[in-house]
Formats: sequence, C-alpha cells, structure tokens
Amino acid sequence: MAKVRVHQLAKEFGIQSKEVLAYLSEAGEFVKSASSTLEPPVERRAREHFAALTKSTAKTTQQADAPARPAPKPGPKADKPASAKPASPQAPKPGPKPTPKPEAPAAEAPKPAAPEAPVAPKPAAPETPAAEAKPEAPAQEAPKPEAPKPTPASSAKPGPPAPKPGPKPGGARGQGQRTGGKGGPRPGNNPFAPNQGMPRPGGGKGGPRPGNNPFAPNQGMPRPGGGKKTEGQGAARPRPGGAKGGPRPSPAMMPNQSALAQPKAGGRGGRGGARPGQTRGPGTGAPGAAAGGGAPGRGGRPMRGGTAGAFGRGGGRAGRGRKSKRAKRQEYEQQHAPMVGGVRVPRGDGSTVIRVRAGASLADFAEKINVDPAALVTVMFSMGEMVTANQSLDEDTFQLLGAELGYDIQIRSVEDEDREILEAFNIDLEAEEAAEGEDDLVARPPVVTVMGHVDHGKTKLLDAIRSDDVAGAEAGGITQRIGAYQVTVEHDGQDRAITFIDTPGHEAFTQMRARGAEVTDIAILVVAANDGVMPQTIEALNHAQAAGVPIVVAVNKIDVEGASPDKVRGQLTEYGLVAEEYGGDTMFVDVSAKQRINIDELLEAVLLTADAALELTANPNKAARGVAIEAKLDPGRGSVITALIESGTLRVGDAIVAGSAHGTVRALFDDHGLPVDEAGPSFPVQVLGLQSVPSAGDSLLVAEDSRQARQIADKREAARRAATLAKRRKRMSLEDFNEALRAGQVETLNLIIKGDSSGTVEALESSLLELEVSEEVALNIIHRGVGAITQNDVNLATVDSAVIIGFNVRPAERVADYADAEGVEMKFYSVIYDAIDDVEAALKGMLKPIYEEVELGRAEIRQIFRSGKFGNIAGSMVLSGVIKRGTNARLVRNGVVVTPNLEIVSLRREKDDVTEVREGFECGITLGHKDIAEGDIIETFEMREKPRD
Ligand SMILES: Nc1nc2c(ncn2[C@@H]2O[C@H](COP(=O)(O)OP(=O)(O)OP(=O)(O)O)[C@@H](O)[C@H]2O)c(=O)[nH]1
Repeated sequence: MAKVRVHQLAKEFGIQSKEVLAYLSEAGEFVKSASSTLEPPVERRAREHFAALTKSTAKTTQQADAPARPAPKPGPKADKPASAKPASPQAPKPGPKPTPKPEAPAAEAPKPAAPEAPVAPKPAAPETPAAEAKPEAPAQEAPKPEAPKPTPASSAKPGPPAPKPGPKPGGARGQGQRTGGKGGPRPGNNPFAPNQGMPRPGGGKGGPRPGNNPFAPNQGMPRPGGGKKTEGQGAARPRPGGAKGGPRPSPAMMPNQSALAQPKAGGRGGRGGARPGQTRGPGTGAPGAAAGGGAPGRGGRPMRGGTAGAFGRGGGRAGRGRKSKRAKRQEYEQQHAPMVGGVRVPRGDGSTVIRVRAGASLADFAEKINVDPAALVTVMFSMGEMVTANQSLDEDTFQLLGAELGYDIQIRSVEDEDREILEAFNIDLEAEEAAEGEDDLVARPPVVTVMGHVDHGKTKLLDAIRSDDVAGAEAGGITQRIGAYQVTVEHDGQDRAITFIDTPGHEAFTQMRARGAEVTDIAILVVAANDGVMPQTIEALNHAQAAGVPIVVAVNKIDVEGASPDKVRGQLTEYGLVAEEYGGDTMFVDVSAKQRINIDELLEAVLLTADAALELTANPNKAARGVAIEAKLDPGRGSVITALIESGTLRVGDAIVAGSAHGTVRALFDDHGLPVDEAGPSFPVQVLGLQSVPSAGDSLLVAEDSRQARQIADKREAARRAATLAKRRKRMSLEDFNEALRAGQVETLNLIIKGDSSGTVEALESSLLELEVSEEVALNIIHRGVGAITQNDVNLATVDSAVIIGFNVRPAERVADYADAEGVEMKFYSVIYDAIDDVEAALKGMLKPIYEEVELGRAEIRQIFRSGKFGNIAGSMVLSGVIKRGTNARLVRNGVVVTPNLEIVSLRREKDDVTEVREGFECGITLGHKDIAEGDIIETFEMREKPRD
C-alpha cells in the first residue's frame, strides 16, 4: 500500500494540509510539504491525533449548535473564523440586540482585525480544530455574544490584548458592516467615537461629508443610503439620529438627501428622526431596522429639510417662507378691504380725521388715505356723483364721501391752508410772535372800524374825525370804498394815534375776518339818535361781538331835532350794550358828525376803552406783517393797496407778497398821499409795487427775496383757485339748470331780483311768475329788493343756489368779486322783456330732455370669424350710413329684432381698429354677443335730444 501523503490525510480529516503539516512539525517529524509521504507509524500517530481532535470538535459543535441559538456562548473562539468567513450575511440577523455598548466595538472591528493577524497564528493553531469545526457556528454565535462583548474579550485574552478581542465580538457585526459597505474603515473616522455607528460610505453612495466631525456626538449625520447599510449600527444607537444627531438641514446636504431620501419618509419623518429609518429598515428586510431607525433617523432630519426645501415649505427655507406668509397676509388684508361701489378701499374707523384743503380733489384725498384715485372715482360714481379724480370737491361732497368710507373729512380753514403754505417756506407767524419778548414790543395805536346802519352817518363821522370831507366826494351817497387813515389826538397830555378803517358797514369787516384778517381792535357803532337802532345796527353789533371786539357807541345826529340819545341807550341795552352811566361797561358818546360835536370825546372814549380792555403792542423790528385793507388797479400807478401793518416795519424795496400777489415795494404813501420810507405797526399805508391786485383782507408779508415772494404767491393762487372751483361746482347758473335738473339736483329755479325801483322789481316779479313752461319745474323768487346787489344778496344766493337778476342795478366791485369767488351768477338787464326771455329759456332748459332715436347705419353680416380673443367677429358690409364704434346697436334677423341693446364694441378695417366705417366698405364688427349669423343686419343708432317747441 502506497504511503499516504499529507494532503491525503488532511483531506481525510477534512482539514487543511498545513494544519497537518503543523502538527507533524510540532511532533518533530520532518515533512517537507503537503505532497510528502508519511511513514506508516507517523501516519498512524497523526491519524490518532486528528481523529481525537475531530471527535472533541464534533462534540463541541453539537453543544454549540444546540444552545447556540438560545444562549450565546462560544463567542470568543468563533471570532476568528467569523472574520475569515462570510458570517456577515448572518450577522445582521442576529444583531437585534441594540445596545449602544456593543456597537462601539463593532465599529472598531476593522482595526482590531488587523492586529489580530499576528496574534492569531500562534494561538490559533491549537484552536484550529475548534475553529474548523464549523464556520457557521461562530457565525451564529457571533450575534449572541455581541451582547456579552466584554466576555469574549476577557476570556480570549486578559489584560492588554483585551482590545483585540474586543473587536472580535463586534467583528461579526463589523464585518457585517464591511460586507455591506464596501469600504474599510474610513481614514478619518474615529473608531473610538461613541457613536461610531456612523454610516459607511460603502453603505451608501455618498460617503461621509468631508467636513463631518467624527467626534461629534451627532456623528450619525445623515447618510445617503445610510439607512440601508447601517441598520446594524443604527440599531445600536437609534437615539442620536432621532434626537439631536442630525445636523440641521442645510442646502449643502440637500442634494444627497433629496437624491437618496424617499421624499415622503424624509419629509415627514424628519421630525421624528426615527421614522425615516423605520421606513427604510423594513425595506431592507433587516431585523435591526426597528432599532436601526436611529441612524437613518439622523438622516431623516436633513431629509426633511431637503424635501421640505424642495417643496418650498419648512426646512431651510422655513424662515423665508414665514416672511412671505406675513407679506401674503398683508396682501390678503388689502385684497379683502371692504368693497365700496365695487372697488376695494381701505375704510376708516369713522373717527379718522383727514384734513384736506379747500377745493381739494379726489386725487388729493386719495393720496391721504393711500388709495388709487380711480377707486374713489368709482366710489363716487356708486354714490351717484360723477366727478373726475382731479376735480375740486366742495365740503358737502367730501362729507358724503367721508361718511361712506368711514373718515371724518375736514376742510382746512383758509388760515390753516395759508399757514401750511408759509411753513413750506419756513415762515411760522405764530412761532415768530410767540418768540417775541417784552423788550421787543412797543405800544401801537388801536385800529378802529366804524359800523352802523345805512345813513346813520359813518362816513360823516370819519370825515369829522379826519376833518376831511370824504363823504362829499361820494356820488349817490352810498359808501363804496374802503380806506384807512390815522389821526393823532391828545390824550392825558400825550399825542396818541388812532387808526381808522373806513368801511361801508360790517360786511367788509366780516369779509376780512373770513379771510383771516382780524385787524380791528375797537368798533365804533354809529347809531343815529333820531332813527334809533335799526336792523343793520344789530347786524353790526353782532358781527363786532362775534369778533370779540370792544364797542364804543357813537350816538350821532344829536343835533337833529327829535334826537333821543337815551332811547338809543335803552334800545342797545337789550342787545347787551349797557352804557356806563347805566352801570354797564360800554362807553356811549353823543356826537354830531355834521356839527363836529364831541368828536374829541369820542376819540378819548376809544383810547380809554383800548387802554382798559386791550394790550396793544407790536414788534416793529422785524419784517412787516400786515393786511391789505383795500386794493385796486390804478391806471397810472398799477396795483395799489392800502395796507395796515400789524407788526414789523415795511420799507421801500422789500419783497412782499399779499395774498396771491407779489412784488417789490416801489413806493409807500401815507393816508395823506405823502411818500414815506417805512410804515410801522398799525400804520395804514398805500403800497405800490405789486404785480397784480390782491383782494381786500389778504394778508401781507415781507419775504426773504422776490423769488420767495413769487413762490408763496403762486402757491396761494393755486390754493385759491382750487377753493374757488370747489365753490363754483355747487353754484347754479341759468345755463347749468338743464344739467342740474337732469341730475335730479334741482326742480326749482331760485331767483333773487334786485332793481332800481320797487315798481320795476314788482313788474318783473309778476311777469316771471306768469311764466308757465312746464309743471316739471317751478320758479321761486326767494328775495327781491330795491337797490344795489349786496354781499348779503350773494350770500343768500350761495345758500339757496339762486341766480341774481339785477334790473338797472349793479353790484359794488367787491360784491362782484365776491359773487365771482362764490360762483354765484348775476344777470343784469335794463329791458324787462330780456330778463323774461332769459328766464323762460332757462326754465325750458330745465325741462327734462326728450330723446329720439336716430339711425346711424346698417351693416350686413357676410361672414363670421371666430376669435378666442375677441369672440365672434362679424365680417360685415356697411349697407347704409356709418357704423361707429361705441354706438348702440341691435341685431335684426329676417326682419325681426333678435337682440336689442347691443353695442359696437370694436370696429376693424383690415387689421386696423377704426372709429367708423362708411357705406360700401367691409369691416369687422364685434358686438360682444355670440349669437350672430350670416345675413343678420346690424343696425346702429343713437339717442338724440329732441328740441322742445
Ligand atoms: N344833521 C346831521 N346829519 C348828519 C350827521 N351825520 C351824518 N349826517 C347826514 O346823514 C347822511 C348820511 O351820512 P353818511 O355819513 O353818508 O352815512 P353813512 O352811514 O356813511 O351811509 P352809508 O355810506 O350809506 O352807509 C348824510 O346826508 C349826512 O350829511 C349829523 O351828525 N347830523
């Protein structure tokens, strides 16, 4: 029998030749290689040895097999084969015990594996049999022992070598990792990191991010594919991933995430961290998945960011998303502003005060509430008011609009308006005054206005005071001019000046007040002793008291027979003016303007009243501020105003602005017509140099230079024009009646008749009342009277939207101006029939118009073009007349009107939009109506007003 060779023997025992060789070598037998033959005795001993060894191994295997499943045990020995063989596939299975601890070693597996090599050879040899017993055994055991990791370590090798064995138990898992992940340990990875369970590059495509910190507690940064490959690790530490582990989502990691993450799991599970992992775990079929959620969980977070980002929600964009939300809310609120008249306009709370200047337009108001003017136009339209955005509105209209929108719209007063204008030029008159100290102020003369009933002697009195017979120069006896002058009287041994304003009654006084000019310090109320208190006396009294001006009563015409000064005193007592001698505080002085009796006493009474009731001081050392008392255009000298300086000093050469007039003071004249160089407080002075004529009552001030003066004047002019326009809008004129009636604003024509005699006035009135134009309109004469048209007439016309008819009378210049400013129409006639004809025509104009239909043109539809943009276009031929765009139309089919009330929405020739197409031409017509057919006739027409007979 041939000798047995080494490899044959090894094969026989199912072991490797080198193991046999090793044994033989150890036994002192010289055997060269696996093919060497063995001598029979050697063979026999070897057989015995291996037979015994096999037996014991088989036993061990059986033991291991049985308890292996239920209880871990032989871990220590198994490690070697495990590392050598494909235990990995199985490793995952048993790996369910997710204890953080074992994981560490597991991760370390790679390293220890290396050092193990040198150690293994030696000790391994004797163990070989055991190891060879079965590779599976260790494989199975591996999982179990994983928990008792320390055990194998200690049992395998105490002390120093501990680290080596350490890895072993984990080795099974580490292998699992390695197997799953192709790569070995990552160079930068820290095997000792507590959460080493970081996913492996092998596990995923991505690999760790370079910036990743292996020592970071949240090492388990999301990994692409990590979920799949690292469940084992994850199983060991689910926490990190789920909790803080995951780095906050950042755009940098998004690509990977989104590339690998399952959107849903990522997006949703992100918060939980574990959810994505769970989702994936099962997907891999790995038992460790449940626990493995940890690792993927980490990934979950970023995934959320990534996914969320992809959908524009949450994640890294969360912040921006929120901002945008806020913006959207604002937008939403705006969009859901209350609808008024079909447009959205922000509403006020009912008490929101919006101040607009007099004559402001919708555009001005729109700017204040930050809304599109067009929207307000629509609102006005819905309220029945047809106004344009730039049209000036009166106060009433603004009130209506304000009530509709919830705003308290207030019209700024003239004063406020002017103050604002001046503030734009850094001129604050109030602040200027407030800044003046006692030292700046010096006494100034009182300014006196003479008031009273007609013909009670105002002018005569002023004449007497001035010793200048002004009254004699007046024609007709009706005072029509305003002047001012200053007189000097001796009082208590001192020369005291008093400034007088000549006024034809209280109207101008009030008018000036209305303009913000309150120049009067004291009022002299003239009452003719022979006539007593009359209506205008009371009016004047009321006006003066309304202005808070102290009154001195001049009981005039005491020289006339039958004069009863005491009666006057008694009468005035009823109106609150109680004479001093009756225990009151009003000074009454009996005078005769004609006889010049007690004039000095009257002046003294004025001074005493001024001293007692008023503190009249002003600062003369500043740029002049004053009021234009009178203004006129002098043919030779141009614009001439009589100004009353209130404070400061006006000098020749000053750049001034008075109302909306500006210029440079060319010359100054006092009330005697003498040139002066300057005028101080309370000094009336004629001023030359303005480039236009301001109005009486306009304020005057010295500007920095002529340029500034011009700019202020321009601004004032603009404001005044706007205010005038606003007033005019609601006034009436004969020509406007038609429109006003149509708008339903009036049904009655109000008239004021003023004539030169009562006879003509009565004749005109009765003739007008006989006019019977229609039952639809009525004529109402609200006032009639003899004499010139006065400001009171204009006021009345203003209130009642009346037209003033003047028969052989004219208004005073200022009244004409006033009427113009107020938008009151005045008509003047000298022939009664002209007046009647005009009124009759106006009344006819008031009648509601009669309209009749007038055919414009006819067109036949020849072809129909469908157009998505324009709808159905009727290719037509104009049969007669003209087809005009925008006109009314109707559709006639077979002689029957099939659709009335259409409109030529658009009209085209070839490809051009045209406004009209004449007979014989083809055109494309759009009716905004779909049901059209070839052969239909389009008739166009318009409604025209039919003149009345
Ligand atoms: N006898 C007498 N007549 C006077 C006196 N004062 C004025 N008259 C006369 O009364 C008339 C009216 O005088 P005016 O000074 O024009 O009166 P007025 O108040 O200015 O009148 P109007 O300008 O129309 O408002 C004139 O004829 C004066 O001569 C007076 O003291 N005695």
